[in-house]
Amino acid sequence: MTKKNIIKFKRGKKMKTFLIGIAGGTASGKTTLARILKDSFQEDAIILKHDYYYYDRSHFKVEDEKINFDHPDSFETELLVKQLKKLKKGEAVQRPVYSYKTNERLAEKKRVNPAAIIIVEGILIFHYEILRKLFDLKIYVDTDADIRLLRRISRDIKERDRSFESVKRQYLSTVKPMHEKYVEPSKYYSDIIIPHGGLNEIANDLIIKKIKDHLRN
Ligand SMILES: Nc1ncnc2c1ncn2[C@@H]1O[C@H](COP(=O)(O)OP(=O)(O)O)[C@@H](O)[C@H]1O
Ligand SMILES: Nc1ccn([C@@H]2O[C@H](COP(=O)(O)O)[C@@H](O)[C@H]2O)c(=O)n1
Repeated sequence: MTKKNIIKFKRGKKMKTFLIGIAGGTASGKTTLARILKDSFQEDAIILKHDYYYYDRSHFKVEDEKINFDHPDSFETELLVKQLKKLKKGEAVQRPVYSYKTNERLAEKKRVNPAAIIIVEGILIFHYEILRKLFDLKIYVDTDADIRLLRRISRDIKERDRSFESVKRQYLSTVKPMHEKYVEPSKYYSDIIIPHGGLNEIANDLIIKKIKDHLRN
C-alpha cells in the first residue's frame, strides 16, 4: 500500500482508496450499477460521471448532425484525471456541472469530498490509457443494443428534453458508429463484463463482496 493513497475518513479509519470504473454503451445500466454500489457503501463511496466533464456545446443544437457527443474528444478527460488524483490524495475537488438539456457546462461547480471508494462511470472511460491506469477494478456493463436503444429513447424524451426524431437521428449518425468504433472495443480492457446490465443481482453481489474484502484489508 503506498503512503499517498492512504487517507483518513470520517469514521477515523485509514484505508487505501479503491477506484472503480464502470463503462458500457449508452443506457446499458452504468448509472444504475453505480447507484447500487453507492447505496451499499453510503458515505464511503462517491460517484463521478465522465459526462460531467463534457466540453460546453451550448452554441450547437443536437439536431445539428455535426455535433458528436460520443467521440473521445468531446470530454475534458484531463480535468477528470487531475481531480481523481486529488481525491486519491484525500483532497476535495470542485467538479463541473453539465446539462444534457442545453449541452452546456454550467457556471456552478459541485464540491466532491474524498472517499474510500471512488466510482467513475461513462461510455468511453476505458478508451483512454491515462484513465485506465487509475482504476483498481474495471467493469463493463454489456447490454444488447436493441434494449439500450429502447431505454435511451424513453430516457432522452423524459429526462433530456429530446424528441423521438432527434434521438433517432443522433443514434444513427453518431451514437451507433462511435459505439462500434470506440466503446465496444474498450470492453477488452475490462476485468469484469456484466451481461444484462443494470439489475444483475449475482454480478452486483460479487462486486460488493470484492469491495468489502478490500475495505476489510
Ligand atoms: N435492468 C433494467 N431494466 C429495465 N430498465 C433499466 C435497467 N437498468 C437500467 N434501466 C433504465 O434504463 C435507463 C438507462 O439506465 P442507466 O443506468 O441510466 O444507464 P447508463 O448510465 O448506462 O446510460 C434508465 O431509465 C434506467 O432506469
Ligand atoms: N449534451 C449531450 C451529452 C451527451 N449525450 C449523450 O449521452 C450519452 C452518454 O450518456 P449515458 O448516460 O447514455 O451513458 C452519449 O451517448 C451521448 O450521445 C447527449 O445526447 N447530449
